[in-house]
Amino acid sequence: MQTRDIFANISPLDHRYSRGENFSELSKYLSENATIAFQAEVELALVKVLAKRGICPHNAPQEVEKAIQDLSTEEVYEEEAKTKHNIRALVNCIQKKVSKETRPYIHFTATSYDIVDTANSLRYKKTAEELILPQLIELEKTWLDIAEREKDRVQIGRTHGQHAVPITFGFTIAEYVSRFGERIKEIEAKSQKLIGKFSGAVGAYNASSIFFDDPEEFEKEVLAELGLKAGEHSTQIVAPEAITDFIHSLIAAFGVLAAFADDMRHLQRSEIAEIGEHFAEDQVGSSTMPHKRNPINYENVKSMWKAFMPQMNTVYMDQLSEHQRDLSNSASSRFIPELIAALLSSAARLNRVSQKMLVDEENIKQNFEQNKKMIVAEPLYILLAAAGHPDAHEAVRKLTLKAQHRNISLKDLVAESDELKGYWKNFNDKQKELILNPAKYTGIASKKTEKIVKKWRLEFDLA
Ligand SMILES: O=C(O)C[C@H](Nc1ncnc2c1ncn2[C@@H]1O[C@H](COP(=O)(O)O)[C@@H](O)[C@H]1O)C(=O)O
Repeated sequence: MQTRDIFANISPLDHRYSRGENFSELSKYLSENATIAFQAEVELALVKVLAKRGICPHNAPQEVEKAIQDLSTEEVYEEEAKTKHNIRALVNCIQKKVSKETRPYIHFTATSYDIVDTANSLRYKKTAEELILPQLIELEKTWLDIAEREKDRVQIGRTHGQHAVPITFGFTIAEYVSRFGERIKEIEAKSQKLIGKFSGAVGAYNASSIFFDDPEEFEKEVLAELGLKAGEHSTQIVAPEAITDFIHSLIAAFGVLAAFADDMRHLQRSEIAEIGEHFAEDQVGSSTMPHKRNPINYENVKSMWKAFMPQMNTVYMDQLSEHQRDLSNSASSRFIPELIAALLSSAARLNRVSQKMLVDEENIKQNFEQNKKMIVAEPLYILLAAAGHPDAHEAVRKLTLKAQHRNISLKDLVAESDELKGYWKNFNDKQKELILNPAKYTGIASKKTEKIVKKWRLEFDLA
């Protein structure tokens, strides 16, 4: 048996980024073999309906089924070298393998894009159901587990890279659980809206209406064989908005992965060091600095997103097709499988690295302690205002300058101030505790995390 020389491929997705994944699974949906297999399945669906309607021989579907089982991609490409037309090449190859009685009914009344667009909708819908959604839900589960485990671990919240007010690490992760959960649902919804067509060369059912009084019903029957529906209107091609929305749903999910990767990468900075990527015994951080432990996986995900996110522009450009169609969306749309493979590769990578995420309790605590004295400025000013201070924000702002200058806590400064002491006396114990113990000032971060975790566990049946 000939072994597959993966390094002879050009795309890094083949030789580098799909190796850890189940390549044959990806290939089943995303390879050129898959492209042709799905197109052949559409040709078969056509013959099935023709047979049901008594138009072609009753055993034609069995013949076509057998023919497409025997069909190889090489064969179709060899034929295309002659025809210079890929779908006519596919049709010719199937026709060569069936009886002369069945032959005329291969591709009967169809135009190429009845086959190509329908096949693509079918394969992307199946890819979503069978490959994309299960894999993304696996990652969601990993994040759910982390969020739940870390829901009470106090962490400093950061805005503009500066310490803000406290949250919990679980809450940090819950953001991604929620954003990613919503994206997964969107992918599911948009994949279900992918549509097919069987309306002929310009979408007016010109050829099929020669034979059928009800060409739209005929189209419906062919598409139903594949579990698809037709759109309200088509030209030679399916109206492109359904695939545009589907790809957008994938790229928006990819954006959430990149945002997570970027956030986690920053938490790995030497000066922050709140989390770490698991580092294997033999792993090398730097070719020259042996001490380095680089966030290579998070950086890789961001890099992959940068490579594939701009494909959205191409998808938008593919919305334009001259009159009833031109072929300028053909080559460009052949790269969509790569985008899906890249998304899945990044999701699988993040799942692996998230499962082994090292959370440095000490550093999270130390970073929090660093500014502990200051971060109560917000509750202090709000409590002072609520107690009737006419200019609480300004008073506390000045206090923070003093606190920085003298390196003492805001609470101690309040105790020194005759004016502020009076207000302090009016705070109740719970309010005082927020100022004395800033770790309590996490709002409902922990509860909100619990709520989000509960919701998405239920949504994806991950209890
Ligand atoms: O049913 C039809 O075929 C109708 C015909 N339009 C076409 N529809 C679909 N495919 C067509 C069409 N024309 C060419 N081709 C063939 O498409 C292939 C394009 O190859 P590539 O640019 O690599 O994606 C490449 O193999 C092309 O030969 C029309 O005249 O309207």
